Amino acid sequence: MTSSSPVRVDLDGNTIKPLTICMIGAGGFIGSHLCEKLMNETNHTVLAVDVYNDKIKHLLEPESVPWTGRIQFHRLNIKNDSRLEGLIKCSDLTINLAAICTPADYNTRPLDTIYSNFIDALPVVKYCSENNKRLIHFSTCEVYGKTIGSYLPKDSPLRQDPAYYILKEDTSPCIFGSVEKQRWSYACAKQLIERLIYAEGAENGLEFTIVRPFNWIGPRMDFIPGIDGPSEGVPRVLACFSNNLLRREPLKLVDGGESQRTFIYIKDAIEAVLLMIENPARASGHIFNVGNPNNEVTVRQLAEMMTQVYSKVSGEDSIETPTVDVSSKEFYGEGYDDSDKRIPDMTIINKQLGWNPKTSLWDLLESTLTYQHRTYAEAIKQAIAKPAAN
Ligand SMILES: NC(=O)c1ccc[n+]([C@@H]2O[C@H](COP(=O)([O-])OP(=O)(O)OC[C@H]3O[C@@H](n4cnc5c(N)ncnc54)[C@H](O)[C@@H]3O)[C@@H](O)[C@H]2O)c1
Ligand SMILES: O=C(O)[C@H]1O[C@H](OP(=O)(O)OP(=O)(O)OC[C@H]2O[C@@H](n3ccc(=O)[nH]c3=O)[C@H](O)[C@@H]2O)[C@H](O)[C@@H](O)[C@@H]1O
Repeated sequence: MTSSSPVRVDLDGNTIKPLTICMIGAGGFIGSHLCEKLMNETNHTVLAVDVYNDKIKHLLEPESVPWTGRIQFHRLNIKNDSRLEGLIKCSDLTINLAAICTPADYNTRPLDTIYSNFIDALPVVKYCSENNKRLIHFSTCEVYGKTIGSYLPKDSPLRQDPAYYILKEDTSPCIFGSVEKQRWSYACAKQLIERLIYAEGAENGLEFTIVRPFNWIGPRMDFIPGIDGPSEGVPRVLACFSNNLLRREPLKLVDGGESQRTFIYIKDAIEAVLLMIENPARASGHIFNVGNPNNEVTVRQLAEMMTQVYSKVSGEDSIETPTVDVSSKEFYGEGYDDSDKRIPDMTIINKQLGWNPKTSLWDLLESTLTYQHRTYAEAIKQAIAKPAAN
């Protein structure tokens, strides 16, 4: 479908009216893909709010794009900008993506993490509630914390029982480590904002949807240290491993790389978000897991697969020692802790929106690492050749 597509209908066959969407955090990884989808395939208008716009610059070029006028960038920090309420008031729907969401920050900048994920989101919820505007809020699968199974003895057969590890929106508990384990500052702040939104729905009629993404990955995720982000910065695992592969360094496995994750291709996940946007009657009042339960690997397996895929897309042999073990204390510092396993239950999103992910882990890594190689390989070569800046 193209931007000129005449009639779009929702899952119940009703015509979809063009919406004005206030998207906060539109300049980030998920926001950039969502803006791209909305410009390419719908007639909705986006008021894109962020402090940065590098990842959506290609959508903002005046005159050269068919959707001119349907996307406006508003550079503002939601912490302290009175224009926010006006933007929410003149929109039909607000989508809040703004957050500090890299684990390296949770234990080293816990105050910023809690403020960003809880305090800064409060006015957004308040303005939506007071002005009767719909809100789609981005939470995280980290609100589940650790699985019940992780507390069972290592050899307990119950560990193999899905009842002890599958994560369900309406029944699973949220299990975090102690307060000293500051890793959980993010999950705890996200959980409290979820509870506040839920309560606004129950007591004041706020029309809301909460999204719990499970490791969405793809092009434009985070940054490559020393190229388009700080040299000492620690992004999420996809960018860490991409950076190692581009620089021909061993991939660092934290605490043995035993933790398990399910990875989903960003483009599959964005399909789910579009269904939520365009089917309010089916999405409102719900919390949705959005992930791919078929793409589970340990972090070690992820490292091995990325090494193989990168070799294929770059045409370079892998290095002799492709991985190295590091302790979490050394890599993330004091107060780090980890989720052991994250498999989303898909019952609710299937029932409400009929959505399913499509892309295998191999395929999504192939397209993502092709992008990483094309975007960064040359810049890395030049950076390595240049003597370090003074
Ligand atoms: N990528 C994932 O797999 C994933 C998983 C779980 C949860 N999430 C959640 O989804 C949301 C988006 O994640 P992402 O991966 O796109 O992250 P991202 O860091 O790429 O994007 C977040 C954007 O919000 C902006 N932002 C932050 N604070 C702001 C402020 N005060 N004012 C204005 N803009 C601000 C940032 O500049 C950034 O562009 C976050 O809430 C995150 O917690 C993402
Ligand atoms: O993406 C998600 O769904 C959520 O989970 C992520 O948390 P996590 O999966 O722990 O973060 P990653 O940086 O992607 O790390 C995944 C695993 O790889 C490990 N890792 C990371 C980087 C590295 O170089 N080596 C390594 O072994 C980590 O210790 C962790 O076990 C982030 O908290 C959020 O972006 C988000 O809310």
